[in-house]
Amino acid sequence: MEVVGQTDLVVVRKWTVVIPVKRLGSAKTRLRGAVPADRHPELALAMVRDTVAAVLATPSVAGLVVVTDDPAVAVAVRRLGARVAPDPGDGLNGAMRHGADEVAGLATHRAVLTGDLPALRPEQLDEALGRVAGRAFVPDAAGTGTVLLAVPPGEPLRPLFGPHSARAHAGSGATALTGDWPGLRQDVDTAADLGTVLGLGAGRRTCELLRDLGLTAACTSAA
Ligand SMILES: Nc1nc2c(ncn2[C@@H]2O[C@H](COP(=O)(O)OP(=O)(O)OP(=O)(O)O)[C@@H](O)[C@H]2O)c(=O)[nH]1
Ligand SMILES: C=C(OP(=O)(O)O)C(=O)O
Repeated sequence: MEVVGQTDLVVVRKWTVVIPVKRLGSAKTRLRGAVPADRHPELALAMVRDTVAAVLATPSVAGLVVVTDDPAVAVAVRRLGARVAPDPGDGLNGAMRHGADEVAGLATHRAVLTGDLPALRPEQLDEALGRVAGRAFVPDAAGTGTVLLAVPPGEPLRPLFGPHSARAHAGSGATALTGDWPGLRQDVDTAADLGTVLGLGAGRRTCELLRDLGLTAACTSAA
């Protein structure tokens, strides 16, 4: 844990964030058709890069582990400052458990995030992490899924991502955190979600790709 002090501000960088990322060739199948097929992997990667950039710009975040077997994802996220861990090949929850409990380690504050949050803002993630006391999760914008699951030191992650994961996480005793965090809560599973993040202000990489494709006129985000 690193404490960065200034005269009137102390920032405690205590969270290790973990993001699992599928191989780009099989990623975001429900989003297929939103952009031409040959640009689909680029879109999936742009969303990962925007998510990673926002996480690494969050003051309370000490480090980021991306769990992936995709070589292009590994190169891109390392360039942004993340560490990369290999995917154990045990699905989404296995990748999260590996990153959080084995790579980051039980002794740290850990938070897992999905890699499809291109409108994520550091201040929203900071505020959400600041509200974590005990094992806690942030439901997605629809209220049924989960975008973030966090645990304090000593506690195993016990991720239950998948269909209706908000209910599963609440049922397993995790506290639901809700706040005015539209960028954090808006994951992108469908073309409609992509339209929503453009309205919120998608990150630079996602927005530039969509502008290149003529799907948006302007990029409002500076991130
Ligand atoms: N490392 C790893 N990441 C995964 C795996 N399955 C899903 N993910 C990641 O988990 C996050 C949330 O997954 P989803 O939103 O379901 O994304 P997805 O599986 O690409 O989307 P669909 O194909 O539409 O289901 C994304 O960052 C995915 O890349 C897996 O088996 N291993
Ligand atoms: C993996 C999840 O959802 P989705 O794939 O619908 O984003 C989840 O919310 O647990």
